[in-house]
Amino acid sequence: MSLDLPQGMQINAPLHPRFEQILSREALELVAKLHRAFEPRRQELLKARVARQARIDAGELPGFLPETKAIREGDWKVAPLPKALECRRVEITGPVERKMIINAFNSGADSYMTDFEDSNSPNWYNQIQGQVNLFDAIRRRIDFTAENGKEYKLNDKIATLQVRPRGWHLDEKHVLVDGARVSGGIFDFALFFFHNAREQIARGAGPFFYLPKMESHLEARLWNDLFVMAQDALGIPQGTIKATVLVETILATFEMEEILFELREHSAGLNAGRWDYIFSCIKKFKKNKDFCLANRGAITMEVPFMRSYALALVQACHKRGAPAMGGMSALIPIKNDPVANEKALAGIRHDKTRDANDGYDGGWVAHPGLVPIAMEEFVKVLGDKPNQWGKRVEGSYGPKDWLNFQPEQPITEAGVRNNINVGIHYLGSWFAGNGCVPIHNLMEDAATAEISRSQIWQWVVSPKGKLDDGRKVTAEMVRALIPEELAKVKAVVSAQGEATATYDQAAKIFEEMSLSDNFPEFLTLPLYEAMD
Ligand SMILES: CC(=O)SCCNC(=O)CCNC(=O)[C@H](O)C(C)(C)COP(=O)(O)OP(=O)(O)OC[C@H]1O[C@@H](n2cnc3c(N)ncnc32)[C@H](O)[C@@H]1OP(=O)(O)O
Ligand SMILES: O=CC(=O)O
Ligand SMILES: [Mg+2]
Repeated sequence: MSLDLPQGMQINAPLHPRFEQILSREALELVAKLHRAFEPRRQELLKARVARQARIDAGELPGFLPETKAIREGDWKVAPLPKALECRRVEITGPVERKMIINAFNSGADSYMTDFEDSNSPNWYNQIQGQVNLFDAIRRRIDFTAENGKEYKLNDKIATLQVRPRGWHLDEKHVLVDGARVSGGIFDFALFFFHNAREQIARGAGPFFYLPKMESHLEARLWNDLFVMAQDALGIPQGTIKATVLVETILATFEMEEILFELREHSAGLNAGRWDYIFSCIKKFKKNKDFCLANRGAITMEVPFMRSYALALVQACHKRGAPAMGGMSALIPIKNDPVANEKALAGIRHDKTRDANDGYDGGWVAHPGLVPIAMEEFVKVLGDKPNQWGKRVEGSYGPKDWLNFQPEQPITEAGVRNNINVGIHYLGSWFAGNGCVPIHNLMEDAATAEISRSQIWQWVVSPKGKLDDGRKVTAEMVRALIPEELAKVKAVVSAQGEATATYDQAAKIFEEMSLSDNFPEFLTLPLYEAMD
């Protein structure tokens, strides 16, 4: 099997069955075209992130941009939404794995965000097989037979598909154009769009996307310009693509209206991506000696800096006629423990009730078993209306609220151990090809794992990183706890009948990442270099 590659392109990766169908000459031509047009700007924007981080490290605080005041004060709305995206009370998300894709489409959710990002381990096989799976699903040709003989196929009524490509920071290292790696996001988007956009339009829903981890409206402009070129390339009317932006970095909060404005012909609103958001707060202000967050479990949506961001997002969206989508609780159904399960489901209900009452038009769930509860809570508030754009959200929120990083306590030994344990467990699974795992009855993905490793880093470095019993969190303490937690992780993984081969390497990398002087910007950057 060999590929017919466009001029200047190299692919250094194995071809599994049907990969050549996804990696067709025409699809790769679109990848190359978008790469050549936009890669220099992606690189500039990534450099701008680094420069901004250096200024923040030196004490600069973010604020609203003076040069975009007219956008914030102007009278404009995003373009109307297509029918298929009007009602989004519950959105299920999950990695691009074949069985899960079928289950998610059939889950009863209004929409399904299929994920090449936080919940996906981006090895070559997962990325391209994910495209094969979506190709089949969109044409309603997907099926799957499990090892136990259970057969899976799509129901007549399925959720509306949205696709989350990788963020701007990630490369696709197996694909080079003119000697340079292509962007992971451009690669995922272009392959999906080339193969499926026309088919989706013919079927009345799509192409729709979710855009992750942006830090500025200029990054949103890059996506918008890319959409314009891609639509032209396929002869698809401008404005057909719709995309929801995850507001999951602290800096994006200062530019929410600008992000909607940049994408206004293509916008499907904003989503409060809480887990990357917490990670971003830690990352951006990690050198600020006044700032040190408490145990991960204490940073809920109810703490003031999270609550004020969540409410401001609803206000920004509704002012601009755009959906405000709630994020995801990490709670999942718990098997074999009815009491704990009831508690988890009550937690989900609480999360969705709060979001619905706050004015959100819908929200995310991690698991099909959570769809009915989330649906019930949004229907209670929405009734038969598709959205709550008419709802007035009281209050005025800004930098003082968003940068008030409390609580700072408790930090406990159990909290330190939990971060180490979760971090190692997640990294080991990621290397084994699974980007989303249940750990201690919670959903863990790349965003939640980032919180775990960055908290350890912060607690070691910050003078405020002290346990409730007075001990300072130190590198020595963390180094001593890592082998203990690694042993616990291996015991759990073995008990599940899974191999533990990847976990020693995971522990080593976790130690490097959480204790090195230089804070790696994303966990996934060095990890990706170490995977196939
Ligand atoms: C921070 C963020 O970015 S949030 C967005 C990214 N995160 C996600 O998308 C979460 C995705 N969720 C998942 O991967 C899983 O639900 C996990 C890992 C959290 C839990 O997995 P498990 O404990 O294995 O789930 P469990 O065994 O209860 O699954 C029961 C069934 O539901 C299915 N299922 C579970 N979650 C999902 C999902 N999100 N989509 C589709 N099917 C799912 C399973 O495949 C399984 O199907 P089967 O009975 O036909 O075999
Ligand atoms: O992508 C979502 C998040 O919470 O992070
Ligand atoms: Mg995220």
